[in-house]
Amino acid sequence: MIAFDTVTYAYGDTTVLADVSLTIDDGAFAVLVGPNGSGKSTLLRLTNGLLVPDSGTVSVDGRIVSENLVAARTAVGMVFQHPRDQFVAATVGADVAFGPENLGLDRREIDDRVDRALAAVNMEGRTTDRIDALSGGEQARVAIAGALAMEPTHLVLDEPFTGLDDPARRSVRDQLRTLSRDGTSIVVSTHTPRLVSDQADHFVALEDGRVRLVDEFDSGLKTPADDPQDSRVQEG
Ligand SMILES: Nc1ncnc2c1ncn2[C@@H]1O[C@H](COP(=O)(O)OP(=O)(O)OP(=O)(O)O)[C@@H](O)[C@H]1O
Repeated sequence: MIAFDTVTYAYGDTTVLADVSLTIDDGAFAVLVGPNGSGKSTLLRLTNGLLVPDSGTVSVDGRIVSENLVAARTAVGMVFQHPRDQFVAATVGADVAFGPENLGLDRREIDDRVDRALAAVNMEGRTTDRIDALSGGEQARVAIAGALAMEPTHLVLDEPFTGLDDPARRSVRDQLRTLSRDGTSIVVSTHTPRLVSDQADHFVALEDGRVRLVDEFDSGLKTPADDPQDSRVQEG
């Protein structure tokens, strides 16, 4: 379980999250929505200790994140908004292997994890492909594979559909659905909640530093209007 308990976070004088309390159960599929600048990325980065609350606590599987960074980063796989920013190697296989290598696993286990992670995103056999030669959708899937190779219990993705065309969005969406069905909890921030509304257990709406948890897809949820799908959402 990922739990926020009265979490406040500010950048300088600007408070982005104010007394946020929220739990995301194991195996849940949670969708985080909110206007531009509402704090979605900030909230996600608190889940694995990239940011530390000014007050309150964030815990993962019962452990306070800031006190157990290794445990949190093992349990929470993070996929950043721009996949290119998170690649560390030139080829698919080397990049996906990077995390498990840092866990000090033996070579065979690393290779097995890379194979499983690439299979989970329909990229099996692509280990020698150069990342800079992949399409945006393929890069997004490799970024997810990199997180999966750590075998996290929770997968947190920051706007994984941004910049993808419709087939690539659907492909990434389908991978998330499969992972969710296999028991991984998913927390995904998106400007296009309609894309994942069928599989979401709940929506977390972020506005003015506060969260509102809703179980049903709510046409009143505020999302940025920079995407045609979102305009429809805002208009209900
Ligand atoms: N490193 C930083 N320093 C100062 N202010 C920041 C920093 N990062 C984010 N902010 C500000 O904090 C607020 C929340 O940013 P955040 O990126 O969490 O929002 P978001 O909901 O993810 O936005 P978007 O939908 O545009 O990606 C914004 O006003 C942003 O300008």
